[in-house]
Parts: sequence; structure tokens; C-alpha cells
Amino acid sequence: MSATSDVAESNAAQSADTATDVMIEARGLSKFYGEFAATQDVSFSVKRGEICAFLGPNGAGKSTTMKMLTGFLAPNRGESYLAGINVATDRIKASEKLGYLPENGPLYTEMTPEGMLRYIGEVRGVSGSKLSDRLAWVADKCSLTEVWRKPISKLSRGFRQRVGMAHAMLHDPEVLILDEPTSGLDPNQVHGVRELITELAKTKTILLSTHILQEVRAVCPRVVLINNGRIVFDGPTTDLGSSEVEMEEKFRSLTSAA
Ligand SMILES: Nc1ncnc2c1ncn2[C@@H]1O[C@H](COP(=O)(O)OP(=O)(O)OP(=O)(O)O)[C@@H](O)[C@H]1O
Repeated sequence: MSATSDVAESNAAQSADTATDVMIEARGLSKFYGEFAATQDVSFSVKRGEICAFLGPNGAGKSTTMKMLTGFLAPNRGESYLAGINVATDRIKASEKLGYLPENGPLYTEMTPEGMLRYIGEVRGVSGSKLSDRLAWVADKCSLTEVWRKPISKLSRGFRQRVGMAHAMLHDPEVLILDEPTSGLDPNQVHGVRELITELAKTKTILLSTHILQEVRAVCPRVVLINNGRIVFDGPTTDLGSSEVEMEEKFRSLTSAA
């Protein structure tokens, strides 16, 4: 084989790898409410195994983008892909790859975590020993054992958030999209959820939204920053600064009104 065809073959293999390695992709996502652009031409991708922060101030467009990425909101322009699957045209196949924790997601508060998660598993077509195994796994990973049979209405916000995480992870998806997973939690609960995310990151691709810089530093080596509906930074977290103070300054300069 010639050197040229060697190179061509290696490039082809590389681009095939690259194609399957992109697990989350936003392609030019725009969402308008009347004249107001909630997001404009948002494009970025997250590769297999990455844990990426989607950072931005309040109202920047994080939840809107996540809803479009997960197929819960139709963009006016642009496309979303999960594991290479077009979310708009192949929703069911894409949703098999996806675990989504929406901001303030609904829970069946009259049920127990066990009852609700069993019900969701059955609706998704999992049953028997496979469902029991998955329930045991999420109960353990999300530290839900002590509240497993208590009504969700009686649980603290931290435990409710963990039930939401368990819901997202029940079908063992490859991709997790988590909208402000630590919002409203006390410092101990924040620590617990961050530990869980770090543990999950060993086997999953994760995009998590936050407006907390410490969260990014604690959990995410990569950051995509959105402001006024547009991406203003995409790169390694360390490129935002080597200390918290530097990061705050950079964040402010990238997100202050022009
Ligand atoms: N249904 C809607 N109708 C009109 N405007 C909307 C609607 N949904 C969102 N917006 C606006 O779009 C912008 C982006 O909202 P979004 O919820 O995506 O921001 P966010 O970055 O997730 O904010 P936060 O950190 O506060 O949750 C905001 O100005 C919001 O008021």
C-alpha cells in the first residue's frame, strides 16, 4: 500500500471515529418568541465521554437550548443530534440515547420513588428482573435507599432532585442532559449531586447547565458559555482563568451588556 493511501485510510478512519464520537450536537439552533430571540444560531458539540458545562447568566438561553437539544421544543431554525440521530426526525430512537433532567421537572408526588420509577420503567417497556436490576442500580447510585418507599411529597428538594436524576438514568442512556442539577440545593446536597455527576461521567457523555462558576470548576473540564442567546465562549475551563477571581472577571467581561 502506498504512503498516500495509508494516509487516506487513516484519515477516513479518523473521520468515521469523529462522526460517531460526537454525542450531542447543536447545529444553528434559533428560537424566537415574536421578535425576541431566546437563542440565535447556537452551535456546539460534545464528544463521547466529555463532561461539558453549559454556562450562562439567568435568561441567557440555557434551558431553551437544552429543550431544543432534547426534542422538547422545536427550533425555528437549526437541528439537534444525539449520538448522530436527528432529534426532530427520529425522536424515539434519539430518546433511547438520552437521559434528561429538566429544570423543575414534574414528579408524581403522591407516589414513592420506587413506585414512580417502576411505573416509568414499565411505560418504557422494561420489566421483570431487568427492571428490578435497573431500579436497584439507580436507588444505589442516586442514594435513594432511605427514601425509597416514602411519598415524594414528603421528600426534601435534594432528594427530589435525586429522584429526577434516577428518572433520567433509569434506562441507562449514553447521554445525560442536566438542566441546573444543583439549583436550590444546600451545600451538602450540592456536594452529593456533584459526586454523582463525576461518577456518572466515567461512562456517560454529560452536558449540564449552570450559572455557578464554582460548579464548572468543580466538575467540568470543558465549558460552553452563552449570553443573550449566543455562544460567546467554547473551550477548556482552564482557558477562562486559573483562579476563581480570574474566571469571574472573564465571565463578567464575556456576559456584560455591550
Ligand atoms: N415561552 C416563552 N415565551 C417568551 N419568552 C421566553 C419563553 N421561554 C423563555 N423565554 C425567554 O427566553 C430567554 C431565555 O430563557 P431560558 O429559560 O432559556 O434562559 P436560561 O439561561 O435557562 O435562564 P435561567 O438560568 O434563569 O434558568 C429569557 O429571556 C426568557 O424570558
